[in-house]
Amino acid sequence: MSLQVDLIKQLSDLHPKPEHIHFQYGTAGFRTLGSVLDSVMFRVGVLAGLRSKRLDGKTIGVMVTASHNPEPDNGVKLVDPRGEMLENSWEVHATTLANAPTSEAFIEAVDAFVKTMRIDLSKPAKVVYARDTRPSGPALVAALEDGIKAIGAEGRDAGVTSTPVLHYLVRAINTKGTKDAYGEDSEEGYLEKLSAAYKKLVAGKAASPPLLVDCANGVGAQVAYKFAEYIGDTLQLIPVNTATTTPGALNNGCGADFVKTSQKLPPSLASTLKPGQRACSLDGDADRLIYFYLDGRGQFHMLDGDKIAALVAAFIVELTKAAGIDDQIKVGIVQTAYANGGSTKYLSERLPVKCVPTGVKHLHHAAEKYDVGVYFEANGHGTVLFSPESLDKLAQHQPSTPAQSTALNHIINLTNVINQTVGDALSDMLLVEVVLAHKSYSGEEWDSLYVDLPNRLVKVVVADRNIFKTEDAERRLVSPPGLQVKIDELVRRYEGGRAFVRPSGTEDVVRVYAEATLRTQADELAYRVAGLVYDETGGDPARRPIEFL
Ligand SMILES: CC(=O)N[C@H]1[C@@H](OP(=O)(O)O)O[C@H](CO)[C@@H](O)[C@@H]1O
Ligand SMILES: [Mg+2]
Repeated sequence: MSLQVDLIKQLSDLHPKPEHIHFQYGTAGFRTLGSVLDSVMFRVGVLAGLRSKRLDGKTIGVMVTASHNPEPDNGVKLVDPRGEMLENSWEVHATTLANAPTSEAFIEAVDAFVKTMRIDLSKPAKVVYARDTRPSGPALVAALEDGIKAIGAEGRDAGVTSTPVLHYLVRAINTKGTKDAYGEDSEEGYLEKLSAAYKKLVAGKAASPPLLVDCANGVGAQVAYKFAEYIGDTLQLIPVNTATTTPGALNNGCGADFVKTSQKLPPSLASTLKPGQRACSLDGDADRLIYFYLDGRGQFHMLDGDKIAALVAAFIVELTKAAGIDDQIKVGIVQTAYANGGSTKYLSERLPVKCVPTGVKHLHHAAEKYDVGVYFEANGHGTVLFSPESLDKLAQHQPSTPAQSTALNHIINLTNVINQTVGDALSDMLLVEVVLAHKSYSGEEWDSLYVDLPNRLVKVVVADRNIFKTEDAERRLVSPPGLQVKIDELVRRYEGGRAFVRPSGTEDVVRVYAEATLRTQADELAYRVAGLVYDETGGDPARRPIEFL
């Protein structure tokens, strides 16, 4: 069977590639202004169909979202059959296809690709897709649907839902009727699976105080409302920032990214959050989660991905001991360089900790190497993976006491409350609430596990971020030559100082991270390194940001 060239041509002509724009499939898929993504969407539809054919008709997922980015942005990423991110080697193919200048060039590129990858076009192809609440979403989905049609794939529209729900659906569809069946392949199936496991885990525990859930005015609001219904009285969820149709509201002054970067309470919660009460923020596609609370003096405290990892890992270790299976199932942690030094110290004194480059796919793959891999980016994106062997061991383990049996059941229920396909803000939220309920922890008690080092993240706009190359899981620069030595020199002057510089994979900037024992010192170090990077790489003195030192 060959390509339906006429059909592809006819549909592709409806979605011409804008001149002078180079698209790149990066850490978060394709991501840029929604207004220029039409051709990319069409071509991603074609590519998703090809990937499905290549994998014998397994269902591929496509998520249309720009996560925590501003509302005018949009983006698209592909999801592989087990619900994980697109295989690395296909990212360059996605980039090549997206940049073919004309329909003819696109068809030629597709043809060449089919031949080199030996894709059997007679195979069936299935694609399931969803979008977040962005206003540019419907038109982009229509372009995607044209692409799916052009390659002769069968499309399933999962509508407006969160990124983690789409990942769940992909896995559920592809495991349906097998021994690894992940759950019913619908949003209801997802809600039912997670909330049923949650209810079992907190049965008999004192009801937790109500939880404010800042939904970033995004798609998480919709899913949070549904969870509130499914879990009923066991935990009162109060969704806030739920204005999904108010223009400009998405991720604006709220959401997980706002809280993490500004280290502040979303202003809209200032009058609702009471001292001692805990709350959490999701990002625009509900795959990141940050907790926070106000202490007795009204002071804001943030509980980020590192704190979630520490809380959850300790709890799982405790349960494996209580179930008498700790000799067979070991827990490990995966972090990135952005993990707070306080967390790395605390965790590595207790468990194996691995540091990998930024981007969830790196964390996910490293976590797969542990029996139970707990991975979180500091920004709140993460999950827990149980290896297939560990799941078998849990299923076969014979507890010798009722206490062991209870602990074992708890672990098995945890495997169901956790969305193991990808970071999932609402699943992680239920997980955190389970641990807090079991430990009778308030936000303050959870926070006291270890003390965060003051830190600062700064963006530096440079002429060409591609000259920045790193090593040692992005903790050191190898290029531009000589810059790392100068950074080291600065870092040495600060007590508890640590700083690193890396090019962003999602924005045209270089990121500088610094921490130190004192707040003022962390800020000073960050702005000094930022100034150094700016000056050393040809930043225009007239436009040098005033905070740079
Ligand atoms: C410091 C930071 O938070 N970086 C984020 C951001 O990547 P950058 O490569 O730093 O732009 O977006 C990624 C995708 O969402 C996320 O994985 C990562 O953690
Ligand atoms: Mg996100």
